[in-house]
Amino acid sequence: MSRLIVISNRVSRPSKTGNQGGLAVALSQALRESRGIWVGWSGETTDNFTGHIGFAEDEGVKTATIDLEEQDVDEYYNGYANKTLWPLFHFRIDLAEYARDFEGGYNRVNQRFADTASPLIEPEDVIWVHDYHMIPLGQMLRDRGLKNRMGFFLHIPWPPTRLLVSLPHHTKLVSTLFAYDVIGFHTEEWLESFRHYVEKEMNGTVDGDYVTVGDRTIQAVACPIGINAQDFKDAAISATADEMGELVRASLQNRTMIVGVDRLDYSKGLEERFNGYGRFLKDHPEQHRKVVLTQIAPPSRGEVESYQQIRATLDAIAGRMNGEYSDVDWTPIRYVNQGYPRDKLAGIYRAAKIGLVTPLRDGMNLVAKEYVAAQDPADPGVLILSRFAGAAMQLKDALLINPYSPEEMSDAINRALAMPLDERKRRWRAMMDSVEQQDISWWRQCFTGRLMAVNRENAPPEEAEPAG
Ligand SMILES: O=P(O)(O)OC[C@H]1O[C@H](O[C@H]2O[C@H](CO)[C@@H](O)[C@H](O)[C@H]2O)[C@H](O)[C@@H](O)[C@@H]1O
Ligand SMILES: O=c1ccn([C@@H]2O[C@H](COP(=O)(O)OP(=O)(O)O)[C@@H](O)[C@H]2O)c(=O)[nH]1
Repeated sequence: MSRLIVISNRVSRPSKTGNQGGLAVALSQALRESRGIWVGWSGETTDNFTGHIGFAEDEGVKTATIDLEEQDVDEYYNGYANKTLWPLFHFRIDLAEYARDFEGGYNRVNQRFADTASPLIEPEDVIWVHDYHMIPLGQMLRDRGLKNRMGFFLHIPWPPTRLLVSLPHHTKLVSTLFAYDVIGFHTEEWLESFRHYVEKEMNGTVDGDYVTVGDRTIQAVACPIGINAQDFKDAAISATADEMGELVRASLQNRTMIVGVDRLDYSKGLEERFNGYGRFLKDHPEQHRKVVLTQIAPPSRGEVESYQQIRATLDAIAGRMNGEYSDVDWTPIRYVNQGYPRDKLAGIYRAAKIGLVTPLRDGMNLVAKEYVAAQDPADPGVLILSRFAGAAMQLKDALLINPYSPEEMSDAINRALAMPLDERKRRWRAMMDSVEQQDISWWRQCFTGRLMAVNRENAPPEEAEPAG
């Protein structure tokens, strides 16, 4: 079996407590099985970049990480990745910043990752690069002479061509994707947008899964990521989840809980969610004191100004709404800026009669699937889901809404509160079938199956041996 080499910005080292996310568990399992290595950033900074690789092995998973300089983190992670690509790829060109320093830092750090990874890679290894932090890495590895099978997975949306062309040097960046053999997206929509860009801006051609630009043909596929459904079902009936559920229910005093769980990110539509809930409170005074919205929102990317702004905006809206509607014994919004481990989260999801997942754009959104998996089959809650989340392509039995419309959100909350048990069960069953069938192992197989099957002749031609 070929070794798998995973390369991503964040590296999650398995621990005995098992508190890794689903993606990390799936990758760890593949790495364990193939005796592979996970390469990425340690999350630490150093005064001067040394290239020192920190090796570790935890629970049978080998990791190789490097520290970055503060300037690297500023220009690469906070800069090009999260001030330029993230907003642009989430359709927010109003928030995207274009600076040469960011692009320079992004390329420099990708070169650092290429320098780190290339000596660790053997000819038969299969390389899987993840996400927008590392688009040009494959090309940089090819430049170092690697001929391995190489795949890239984008976890965020691919933007429409008309938006992507606002990125300086967009064609140069996209052309680096043709160094990979297979590239993956979560949905057909993101894949379609990629194909459109290649045809319109790169004079490329599309033939089924094959996309050609110049003399390079690669496969571009849609493989929607899933969760470890069984694990989440189990977590939802664990002692920790039960305790958490009890704690929450006791505090609710027979009120109905609506839950939202998101990184504090403008793409998650939290401002619009609060406004939609505000609209519901305005439209339905009869529901006052009967419902509570618990919004869990651990802060994210706090060094980026747009994230500081959304945090300040949400503080203000939550404060204003609670001021306007609260009574001495009722607060309509519980706004919580801390994160919870999976078991506790599962208990919170199960205690909520409505899961409110309303991103403005989202590559997938695993929270939507986790909410479904955590429900009690005998009395499941209702998922209200933005039609702009990748997850909406699979979870068609959610109440699908436009997150920009407070009225639609208000109506959906009202409908969910009144939904009869048999309809709730029917919708939940259909969603759960999808969550269970297209789970995290299915996703891994969907992508790596393609990658492993790549004919090595797909690799760029060997350099001709010098004559004589
Ligand atoms: O690493 P951070 O900057 O703290 O951000 C966390 C992750 O956010 C993004 O997640 C995406 O991947 C999910 C799994 O495929 C998907 O469900 C979601 O829609 C995406 O937003 C980001 O793409 C990851 O690289 C980050 O680690
Ligand atoms: O307090 C929290 C909030 C979120 N999450 C996890 O973070 C992930 C968020 O993934 P999603 O795809 O919804 O969005 P992303 O943050 O990756 O954009 C999910 O697995 C959540 O269970 C968590 O473990 N604790």
